[in-house]
Amino acid sequence: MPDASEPYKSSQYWTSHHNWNEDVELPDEIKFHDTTFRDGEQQPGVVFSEDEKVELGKLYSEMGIDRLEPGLPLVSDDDKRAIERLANEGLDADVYAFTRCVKEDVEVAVDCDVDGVVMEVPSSRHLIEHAYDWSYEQALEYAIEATEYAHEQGIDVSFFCIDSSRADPDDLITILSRVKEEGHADSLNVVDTFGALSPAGTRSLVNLVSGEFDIPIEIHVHNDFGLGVANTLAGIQAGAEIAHTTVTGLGERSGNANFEEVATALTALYDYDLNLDLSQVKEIAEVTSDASGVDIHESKPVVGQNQFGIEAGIIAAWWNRLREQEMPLAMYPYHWDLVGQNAPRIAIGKMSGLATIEYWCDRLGLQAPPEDVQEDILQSIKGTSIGEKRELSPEEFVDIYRDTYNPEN
Ligand SMILES: CC(=O)SCCNC(=O)CCNC(=O)[C@H](O)C(C)(C)COP(=O)(O)OP(=O)(O)OC[C@H]1O[C@@H](n2cnc3c(N)ncnc32)[C@H](O)[C@@H]1OP(=O)(O)O
Ligand SMILES: O=C(O)CCC(=O)C(=O)O
Repeated sequence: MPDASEPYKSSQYWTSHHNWNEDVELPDEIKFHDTTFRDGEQQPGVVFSEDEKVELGKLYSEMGIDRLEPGLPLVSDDDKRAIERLANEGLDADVYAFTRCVKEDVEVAVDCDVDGVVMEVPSSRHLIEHAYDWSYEQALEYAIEATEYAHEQGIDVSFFCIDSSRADPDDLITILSRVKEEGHADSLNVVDTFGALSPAGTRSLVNLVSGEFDIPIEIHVHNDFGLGVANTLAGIQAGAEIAHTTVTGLGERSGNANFEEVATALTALYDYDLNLDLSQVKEIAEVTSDASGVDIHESKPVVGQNQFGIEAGIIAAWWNRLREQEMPLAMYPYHWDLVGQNAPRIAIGKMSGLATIEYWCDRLGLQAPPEDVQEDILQSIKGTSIGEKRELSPEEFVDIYRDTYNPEN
């Protein structure tokens, strides 16, 4: 447990004290709404099978994700079956279907036994008039009628205004208040469809909406400027209680806010106690990646395979000393166990130093050579790595060691 006077430091993380220089207020409870199987699946080429949605959905729920949005039932019979199966699994997570403001969509969602719907309507006039060929009044009418209809069917309505971030603020507030008064909304989504917000802009927009309405606010953002996670955190800091995320950050264009990163950041940057088993995130990201067919980049925060990798000799020397003194967090912001990652490893390559040789000799039970021989081994490692343009395997290290040094002589 962190010391209350140093909330940025615990056995699991050591982040910056500067994060605590300003008062950061976070909601009492933060929930995760997973949209991997809906918005994530909108990434071109990604297809989750019915069984994959069900199996992964169960894992997400077991890990502690609060809500699943497995799709729009009308997209395919497979999706409808997946939604229905998940809704009837008795999961801890609630199951919501995505719908348009269309009665038929709601009827099919109700048939699937979902707990609620995320019901979308465009809110910016440029989309309403040019992309949908509707009038603003028509959009209002569809939204009021369909949200009221869904409420009458006894399911929750999470009302979702597409392009909230670029809608005229008066138009946005008008849609939200007319729907709340004449239709129905259990919660309101602040939606950055085109990833067009900055963190400050996100705070301002969430403040605008939460200043007008006393119901839960959800934050749904895209990652077009690489700010999906930052904007989700900014929205939460402004009072949004439900974060829409996708596992591995799947989604259209540059994806949605990445679940693993938002959850780890809340935990390690703000000492926030999420009701989640973070130690499962690496494995869950990997099985999701396998099912989606989209690889996890090696440098991806939290779950990338290089998150705890070291090649540079100076850093390898830090690791050798800090490991011996059991001070790993002196050189990492969080412990690998927090997120189910592999322990640090020292790669062998162009950037290696003498500490790399010390580390590998120790690991492989090889006698440490005298310093001049170590220097020869190091130059041979560097030369091979430069020639091959890659890191070397432990077997190649042993070959170089044996070619260069014979402890019998
Ligand atoms: C942005 C979105 O609308 S949803 C998010 C993106 N996700 C998807 O598109 C999911 C994948 N899509 C699909 O499988 C298909 O496009 C379907 C099943 C959703 C629709 O099938 P399509 O054959 O493309 O539908 P089609 O083009 O005939 O009609 C869409 C109708 O929905 C209407 N519609 C679209 N969005 C909404 C909305 N939010 N509220 C009310 N009506 C809407 C359109 O105005 C159009 O109405 P019209 O037939 O009176 O012109
Ligand atoms: O338009 C879409 O893709 C669906 C809505 C959505 O997910 C969004 O607006 O971000």
